[in-house]
Amino acid sequence: MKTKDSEAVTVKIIKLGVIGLGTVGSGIVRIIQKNQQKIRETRGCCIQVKTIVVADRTKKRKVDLRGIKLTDQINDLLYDNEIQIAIEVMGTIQPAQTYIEALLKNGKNVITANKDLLATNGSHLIKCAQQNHVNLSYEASVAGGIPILRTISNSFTADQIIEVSGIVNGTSNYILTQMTENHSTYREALHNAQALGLAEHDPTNDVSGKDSAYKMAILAEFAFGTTVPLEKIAVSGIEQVTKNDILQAQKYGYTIKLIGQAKILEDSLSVSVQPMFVKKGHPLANIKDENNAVLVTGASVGEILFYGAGAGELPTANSILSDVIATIKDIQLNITGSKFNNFSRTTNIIDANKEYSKNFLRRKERSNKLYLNSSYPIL
Ligand SMILES: NC(=O)C1=CN([C@@H]2O[C@H](COP(=O)(O)OP(=O)(O)OC[C@H]3O[C@@H](n4cnc5c(N)ncnc54)[C@H](OP(=O)(O)O)[C@@H]3O)[C@@H](O)[C@H]2O)C=CC1
Ligand SMILES: N[C@@H](CC=O)C(=O)O
Repeated sequence: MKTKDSEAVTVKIIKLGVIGLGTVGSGIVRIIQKNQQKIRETRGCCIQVKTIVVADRTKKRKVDLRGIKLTDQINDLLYDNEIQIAIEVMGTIQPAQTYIEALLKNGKNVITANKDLLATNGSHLIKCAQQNHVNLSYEASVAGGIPILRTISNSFTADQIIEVSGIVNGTSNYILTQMTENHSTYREALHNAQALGLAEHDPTNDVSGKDSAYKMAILAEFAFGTTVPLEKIAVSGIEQVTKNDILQAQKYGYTIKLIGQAKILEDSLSVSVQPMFVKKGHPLANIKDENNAVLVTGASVGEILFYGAGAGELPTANSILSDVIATIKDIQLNITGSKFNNFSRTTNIIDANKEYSKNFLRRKERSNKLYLNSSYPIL
């Protein structure tokens, strides 16, 4: 490569391997191709996608794959010593878990957007990364394009977080917005969310609240430094939200949103995901379509709202690439292997399901007066 003075300089090329070339994988390829120059100027090196592993090699692809090896063999990535960073964007728990574990053990830094896997088996994989002195990063696993995990990790260390709440599933927020503002049916709105690449391959977890629960567990890990067993999170989704619920909410000045909450009650942590009535004017009431928002309350700083695209090709790919850049920095400083989230505290976790069923009965009495058939809590 030539500089302005025609002086020959060698620019290091960091080679990446990617597993998955669907919505997010395609976004990664596109952004690297578009912003290579800026990355080189900022980090002093080039990023090159060398290999992409897919399920079906014969499928027609939407991105320019010149110079990239497309394969259906994980070993092409696993045993390639030139590849220092592997990105997993294939989704679901298996075989993703087996692949990630093998990659970590083979000395590769791994970046993933797989919240299902992190919320269920994250501690094991984090330990595996540390033992093998490599990074495991997952900024894109929560709230798509919003850089929330590293922000909590870096900017709230000296503060005491009291609550993290928000809208963390793009698909369900898109559906609720379309049902509220465009009078779409639930089915039509879900179909559009799938066509836009927002929904999971199987959208059950999006609408049942499970995807939000996974993300709240990861957020709680960062905010409160503790592991939350998924069975202690009270979860309900948007499948039961009717047009009548939405109309009733509007009549009384509310909108219905799927809200995740992780909060300290006395000395214990309670985590839940449920549809709630949100008063118009509340910061979360105006979050529309696939956008997400995370409201962090710190004892010192008060409330801070983080807002942006919660799903979709380019926003999610940008979060993945923020992890790539952070990992390159760690490689350059020879400090890979430190934990993405550095806390490890023991906190009592309330079984929110028990609280939820008690409150549900109380709410039902109150809401029957206020909202006829609707029994969602008010935020
Ligand atoms: N879509 C989004 O907005 C967001 C997604 N995520 C997460 O990112 C991940 C990817 O999501 P998304 O891009 O939407 O998913 P897609 O369904 O669009 O793509 C999945 C990709 O994985 C490949 N794949 C599936 N099984 C295998 C396998 N066994 N071996 C190799 N490749 C395989 C598929 O190959 P082929 O193309 O050949 O079928 C496909 O290219 C998921 O974990 C998701 O939860 C996180 C945040 C936002
Ligand atoms: N299906 C998810 C994608 C991002 O995590 C969502 O809709 O939020």
